[in-house]
Amino acid sequence: MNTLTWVDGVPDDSPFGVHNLPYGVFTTAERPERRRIGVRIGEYVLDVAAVARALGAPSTLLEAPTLNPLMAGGRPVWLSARAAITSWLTEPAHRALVEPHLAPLAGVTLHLPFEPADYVDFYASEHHASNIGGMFRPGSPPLTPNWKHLPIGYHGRSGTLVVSGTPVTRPVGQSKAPDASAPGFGPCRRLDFEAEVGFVVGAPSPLGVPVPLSAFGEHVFGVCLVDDWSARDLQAWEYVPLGPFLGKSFATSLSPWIVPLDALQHARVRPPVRDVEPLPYLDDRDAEPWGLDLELEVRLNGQVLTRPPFASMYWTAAQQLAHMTSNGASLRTGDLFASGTVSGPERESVGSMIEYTWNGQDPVKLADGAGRAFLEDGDEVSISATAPGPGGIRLGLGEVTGRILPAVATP
Ligand SMILES: O=C(O)/C=C/C(=O)CC(=O)CC(=O)O
Ligand SMILES: [Ca+2]
Ligand SMILES: [Mg+2]
Repeated sequence: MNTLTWVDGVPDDSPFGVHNLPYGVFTTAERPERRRIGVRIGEYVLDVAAVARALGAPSTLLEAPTLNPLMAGGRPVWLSARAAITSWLTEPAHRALVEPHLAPLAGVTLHLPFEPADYVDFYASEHHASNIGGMFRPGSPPLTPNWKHLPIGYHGRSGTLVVSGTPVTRPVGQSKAPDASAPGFGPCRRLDFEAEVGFVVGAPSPLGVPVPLSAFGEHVFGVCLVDDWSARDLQAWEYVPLGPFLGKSFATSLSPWIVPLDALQHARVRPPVRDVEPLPYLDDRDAEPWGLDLELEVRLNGQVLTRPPFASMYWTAAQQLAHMTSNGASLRTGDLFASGTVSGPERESVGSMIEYTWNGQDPVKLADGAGRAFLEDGDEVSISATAPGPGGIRLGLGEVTGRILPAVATP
């Protein structure tokens, strides 16, 4: 059935129908230098600035080569843009004017949709933190004493955020095996992925003014998927005591579509019951919950490896935002914070390879009979996700994918 939009080939239950309308930035083969904002509908991308122009209402926010000006506009602007685009795609009266500005997705190139400002990565899955903690710190309790009192995070490298499809060169660096007498330098031998959900800040906040839990929806523009590529051997040697550094800064991949937070209202769920009472600025027990029932899927070389459940995350994105501004740190348009690896309780629901193979001891069995303890050159990892939408339909978050290239030779 196709009753919601006049666009051909977009059934009412399409993951990219009118209830989703994610934003991206694209170029065409004819104009490879001209980046424009696109909204995805089915297997098409709508050039929204061109439509606004055709309607005689050109918009400086939509004319931009990144989403940043639109994101900076704040929620009233996001809602009116979304309402206008919805009417363009649903009202038959608009069809003649809008249809020429739809381009088949297959013919466009998608780019990083926003200019990143700061990048923070959290550590919010209790299953992941327990699994990793046990592997990195054997003999100590897997969760550190602070874990259930605050959402732990670290500042990542925003300059190496890349769009899905960008090849990932195997990093080189310093590492030391536990039984080695001295560190060495060379290509990473324990390369991993991490399946995460990213939250993109639109509206900034002033220095010195914390953002409370209740203001989450006023600041966060939308959601994407993140692959936090991780060099486990580099990480294990370098991270004490300041946390991840070069083991995670060589590349972090983002899906090209930013799903508006307003499209995810049906995905909101209560987070798991917490067994430690949070401090007041993190206490969401009486608030509208910001858990999100997203279902992720991780594929390795096309084969489904795991299905991580985002609803199982201990800390919500609203708590993460409240925590990262609780000291008065300001927000900038383009700030990205990632959830941390999304891992459920079972082997089939973890969000990283080090968990799936239990530190490489129990390799993945690939369809061609080969085994994988960690990623090899040529391997491709894809992470996709869906979310509940209205009327039982599922919205698509798209996909983030990357293929591993061999390390660049080192002296
Ligand atoms: O426990 C540690 O020392 C480190 C854990 C991580 O790998 C950090 C990270 O990226 C957090 C996450 O994705 O959940
Ligand atoms: Ca991570
Ligand atoms: Mg990274």
